[in-house]
Amino acid sequence: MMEQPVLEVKNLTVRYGRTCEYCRNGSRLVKNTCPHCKTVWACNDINVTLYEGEILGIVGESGSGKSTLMKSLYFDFPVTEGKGYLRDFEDGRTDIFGQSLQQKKYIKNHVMGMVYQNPMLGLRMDYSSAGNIAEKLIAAGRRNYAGMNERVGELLDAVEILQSRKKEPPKNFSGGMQQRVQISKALANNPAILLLDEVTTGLDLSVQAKVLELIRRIRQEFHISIMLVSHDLAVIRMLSDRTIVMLDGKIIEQGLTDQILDDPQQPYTQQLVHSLL
Ligand SMILES: Nc1ncnc2c1ncn2[C@@H]1O[C@H](COP(=O)(O)OP(=O)(O)OP(=O)(O)O)[C@@H](O)[C@H]1O
Repeated sequence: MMEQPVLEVKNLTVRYGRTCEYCRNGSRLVKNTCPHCKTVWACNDINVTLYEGEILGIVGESGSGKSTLMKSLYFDFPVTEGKGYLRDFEDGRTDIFGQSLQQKKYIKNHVMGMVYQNPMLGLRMDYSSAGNIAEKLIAAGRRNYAGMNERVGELLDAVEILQSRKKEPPKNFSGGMQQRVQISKALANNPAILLLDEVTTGLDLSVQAKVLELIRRIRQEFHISIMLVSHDLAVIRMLSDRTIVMLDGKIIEQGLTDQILDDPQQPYTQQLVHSLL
């Protein structure tokens, strides 16, 4: 029997604009935009499947729609069309995009964790780091102070932040440390899925390498499935088992990462791979 995916996204479309006769079915666009009505098809009929324990990389240039895909999965943006199913939400039988706000909050607190490129989107920069993590635990219904304190300690250990610094607010930390706090917060309630949106972009190379190493270790320790978006194929190469290549809101190529790197089929992917050499 085929393994049940932890996440399945079907025909996801995110559109800005009302469409016209010319672009109604999402074809005849110039890049991702209708030349007539100027509607932007940020994600255009995207299908994604994520399996347990894997790291799925999504690579593409700026504007290809990868952040829109991640953020709509985390309900930051509404989707125009499409369905999503989570193994850990009603056994994957119910579309997550059609849920109430309350159910979506449940999913965000229990099933998925998100780490943004910009830590200000994921953290309260003035709260203590421990407080940031505790907020997520409280959102999932935990109330016991001692239990929460212990969990905060475990999570800080997992991302290699000294517990002596837990009272400090993220605004005092370096970029790499802020991403570690975001990761620990995202992991707080043991979600099945971690969404990582350009989490190392903008960090110094040596800091970036350490955060990537941390992500690799977390996958092992937490047995978590990860979807990772990056414009940088080097990041994808380091971490992803499988890779999806996006261009102009569409998936143009996908496969095992080794296969994509060794034998890219599409000219755009070939160009990306050559830029690595
Ligand atoms: N509110 C909006 N109105 C119109 N177009 C939008 C809006 N938000 C995003 N877009 C467009 O959607 C497309 C996809 O953007 P998105 O941010 O997902 O790309 P990306 O691949 O993640 O790039 P980046 O790495 O720069 O964020 C872009 O063409 C962008 O201009």
